Amino acid sequence: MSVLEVDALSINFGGVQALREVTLRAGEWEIVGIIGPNGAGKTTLFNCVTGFYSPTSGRVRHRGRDITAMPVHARAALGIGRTFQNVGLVKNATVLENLLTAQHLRIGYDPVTGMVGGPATFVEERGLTDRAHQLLELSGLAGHAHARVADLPYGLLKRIEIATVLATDPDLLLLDEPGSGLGPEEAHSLGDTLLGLRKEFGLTIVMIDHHVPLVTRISDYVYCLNFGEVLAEGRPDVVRRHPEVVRAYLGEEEAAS
Ligand SMILES: Nc1ncnc2c1ncn2[C@@H]1O[C@H](COP(=O)(O)OP(=O)(O)OP(=O)(O)O)[C@@H](O)[C@H]1O
Repeated sequence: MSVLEVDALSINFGGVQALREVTLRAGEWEIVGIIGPNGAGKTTLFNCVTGFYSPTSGRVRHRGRDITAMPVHARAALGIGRTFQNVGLVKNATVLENLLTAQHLRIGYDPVTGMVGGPATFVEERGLTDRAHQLLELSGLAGHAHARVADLPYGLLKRIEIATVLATDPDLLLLDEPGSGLGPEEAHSLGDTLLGLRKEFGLTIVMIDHHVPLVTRISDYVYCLNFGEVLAEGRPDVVRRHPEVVRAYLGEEEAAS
């Protein structure tokens, strides 16, 4: 069974058809890349999957369950985690505080007793802190736990955001341009981190990015959107060299790189 299934999804904004009959699958442990020109509908697709937008037609399923009409918070509770194009962190707090806040929001925190979780699942605060440190380590952020987010370079913020979403324990991670603003080495290293996180947590990752070498290297399967439609899909190297993808998006040079 697929972790995420999007079936014939369409959405209109006034006269603009942002998505037209888009069908996409992401299986257990898979990394699925989404590429395509600006305005192709990539972020709109994430907004439909996470419940920020209601599609005009089509269905969204998580592990076989139809979630098309489910509110945003309920989808998050099911295990759909997401990062945004613009980093959404509490800049004045430390990296660790950002992660702990996300954990508390996920499982409930009683400020009087200092306990988290429901009565049957009380977990010591210590356990959460240990887990947060483990996530920081696996996200390539060891040593930055007590740094204020505002004092850290942009290249690390994307990683902190990913670690913060992982603190909510998702099984499906939607990443909106994690490689944007990163140089080739930083993007390569982020790719290694994502492969490691997938292996450690058995995650399914769907990743939008314009950083084609990153997408091609770590994705199992790639979709290219253009004007709200799936222009091409398949193995990364096949999609990268697809004549329509080269024409509409990549150009000869990038396709060959
Ligand atoms: N809330 C909205 N209201 C009106 N139009 C919208 C809305 N959200 C998206 N659109 C339109 O839908 C189309 C797809 O936008 P979207 O942001 O999904 O593209 P994208 O592929 O993510 O682009 P980029 O790579 O630049 O982030 C665009 O024409 C955009 O203007």
